[in-house]
Amino acid sequence: MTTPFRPHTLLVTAAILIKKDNTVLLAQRPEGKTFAGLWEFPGGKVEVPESPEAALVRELNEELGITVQPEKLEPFTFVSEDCATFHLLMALYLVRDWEHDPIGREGQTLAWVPASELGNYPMPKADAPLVPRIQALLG
Ligand SMILES: Nc1nc2c([nH]c(=O)n2[C@@H]2O[C@H](COP(=O)(O)OP(=O)(O)OP(=O)(O)O)[C@@H](O)[C@H]2O)c(=O)[nH]1
Repeated sequence: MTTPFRPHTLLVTAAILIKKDNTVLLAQRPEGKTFAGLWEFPGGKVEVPESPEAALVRELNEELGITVQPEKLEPFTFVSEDCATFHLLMALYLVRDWEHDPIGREGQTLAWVPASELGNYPMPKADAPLVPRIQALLG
């Protein structure tokens, strides 16, 4: 039997920020939010009438205080996951070039993580397939 799609598909964009030493940025969801304590890739919901790229540029500035030029967002992959009350469609972009040092502007703890250690950080279920893909990319 196939899993029925939820009536509401939530479009989310997120960034895999890669530093020159090949570590990747994870942000820990703060207390009070859904999935508090889990580690995720920074990003968020695409709002009408934003493009996915505009939404990600906005979210990265709001959450981390960094400035990213839209043309520096490199499409990587997506995840499609049936969640409890919605269906998540999350577009992932690689980002290697930004201005300012990322800080957790919304109370998130940040961690720069080598690809080989991503599996040590508990993540939302939807993110599980991303770990081997990032490890294949970064070695
Ligand atoms: N940014 C981000 N969101 C993710 C990831 N994995 C994942 O399942 N999500 C889900 O995608 C949605 C992202 O929305 P959001 O980050 O803007 O959510 P929010 O904090 O504004 O609102 P919320 O408190 O309702 O979750 C959430 O349901 C979040 O749990 C991820 O790696 N990065």
